[in-house]
Amino acid sequence: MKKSYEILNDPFLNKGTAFSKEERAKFGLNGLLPPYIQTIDEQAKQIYVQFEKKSSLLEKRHFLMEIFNTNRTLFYYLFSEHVVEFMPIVYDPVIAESIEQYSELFVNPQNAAFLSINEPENVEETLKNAADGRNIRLIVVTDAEGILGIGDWGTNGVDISIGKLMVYTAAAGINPESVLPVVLDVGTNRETLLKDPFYLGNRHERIRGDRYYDFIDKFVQIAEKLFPDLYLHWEDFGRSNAANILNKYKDKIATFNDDIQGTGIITLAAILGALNITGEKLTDQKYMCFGAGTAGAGIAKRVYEEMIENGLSEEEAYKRFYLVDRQGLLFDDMEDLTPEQRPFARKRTEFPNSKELTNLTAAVKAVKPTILVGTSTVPGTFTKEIVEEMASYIERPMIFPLSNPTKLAEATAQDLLKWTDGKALIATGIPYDPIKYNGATYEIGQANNALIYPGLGLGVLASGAKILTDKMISAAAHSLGGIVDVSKPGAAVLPPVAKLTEFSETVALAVGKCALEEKQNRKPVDDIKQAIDNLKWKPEYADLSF
Ligand SMILES: NC(=O)c1ccc[n+]([C@@H]2O[C@H](COP(=O)([O-])OP(=O)(O)OC[C@H]3O[C@@H](n4cnc5c(N)ncnc54)[C@H](O)[C@@H]3O)[C@@H](O)[C@H]2O)c1
Ligand SMILES: O=C(O)C[C@H](O)C(=O)O
Ligand SMILES: [Mn+2]
Repeated sequence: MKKSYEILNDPFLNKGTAFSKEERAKFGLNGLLPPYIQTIDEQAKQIYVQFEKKSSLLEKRHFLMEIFNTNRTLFYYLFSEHVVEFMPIVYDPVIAESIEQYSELFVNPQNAAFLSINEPENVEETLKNAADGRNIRLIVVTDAEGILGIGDWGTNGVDISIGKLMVYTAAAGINPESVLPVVLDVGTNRETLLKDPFYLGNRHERIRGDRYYDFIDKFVQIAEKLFPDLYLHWEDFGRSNAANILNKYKDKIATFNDDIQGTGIITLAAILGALNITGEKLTDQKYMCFGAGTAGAGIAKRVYEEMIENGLSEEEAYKRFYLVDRQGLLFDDMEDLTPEQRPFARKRTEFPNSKELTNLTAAVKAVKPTILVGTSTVPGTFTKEIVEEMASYIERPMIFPLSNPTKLAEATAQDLLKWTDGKALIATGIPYDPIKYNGATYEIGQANNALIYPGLGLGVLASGAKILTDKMISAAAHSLGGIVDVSKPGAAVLPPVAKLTEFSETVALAVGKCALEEKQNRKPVDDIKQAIDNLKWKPEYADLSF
């Protein structure tokens, strides 16, 4: 049994001023806390008053992280009461600032596992130490080469693993004791970090090739051995590794790449939501992706699979897609295409002016897409000219600037509404408050994978699925339909973050059911709804007095 300071310093057990008289006596806490005993609600109210006094968002984040560091239950209690307000602070976009300054602002390792490529022999010991006897069911791991759209942040990227896990708990009730954030420090190519005296990571360039993949494999093997019921979530790997890693493991273990699959699901859900508003068919759409990297190609693949489900042949389906990257519209004679881009590349013979289609404006004019999705990391690239062009040939263009954080978005929602006279069907990566335009109020859907991965994970964990199948992924995308009242003017294409906890359960149920239908469950599950309820953790203090 832990006693006095050991229990006060354990964020999973600590209750601070909420320890009862009996608990104080039992755990040697008498006199170690002020005498008044608070309820969790009193604690939360008091902390929220302090929180409101912080002037900058980053300060607010750090204040909340102090609570996280010392008392997980209280942190999640507070989070659950202020989901809409806390999401952008705890998670995207403020998390980007926190990652950039991670080493400078470091105070607490937050129960993460830091694995160094220079010490592969320590992987097992580190994972054991970090788990500290807990039954780990969910790991979020990053190597931080492609943090959001801000690139390579080395060890600082551990914050994205921590942040993604916080959303799992807040949205889907994943028990915080069952999760482990991991960073694989394989070096960094960011010069400023390598020269920064405060940088806390390995000071060398990124290791690539066999040594890198061996290290990944070692991590996977040991994690699977130590934690047999594990669901492994990959986050923010670089374009040259993300898909390779997913393809290597996706048919062998329960695993998920958020940027490829999570973004694919939420963006397809947003498209389905938009089609619900217009009454159009998916198979009639022309899809253009701007920035065909990890997320861009992942989304295209998911929408392509949906077109196939809707009855198109592979050939017909590929014809609906146009990928634009640094080179402009991607053609099949280009030698530098990624394996994920190649099947979508077009033939030059389709366009008399193919040589001129080297930028987005020219590509939009030539193709006339009905859907434009931005995952380019290049801000302001959905220009007035492009957006007005789209509005000239289609009544309700779907325009989704998805690059994060705020400073990298391809356009703002306000501009998109203004340039299309309120006609654009919009989804953005970062959250927006409702926008008033021309007397109407527009709700803006947030196509951020955070709206899907918590429920998806809960469904996988509750069903005990061996792998995450394509059908389960498709079920997740379809499960968000019907939540938004599309008859309302200014309706959003996705349900609001305010309903995150409710629809995470909807997603979990759809995914869990599908896993059982596909016989992917490791053990028998009688009632998936019950299994989901049983797994859900609530931010309430357990009575430790007996
Ligand atoms: N909303 C979401 O849920 C979500 C999910 C994942 C990624 N994203 C965002 O998408 C962006 C990309 O992330 P990623 O992981 O795919 O990165 P990535 O590096 O794999 O892909 C970016 C792609 O954009 C291309 N690109 C860069 N500059 C360009 C230019 N000037 N013109 C055309 N293409 C250009 C790159 O060549 C690359 O193919 C990031 O900003 C990220 O935050 C959003
Ligand atoms: O982290 C986010 O906000 C979404 C996404 O995973 C990203 O990389 O941008
Ligand atoms: Mn990501």
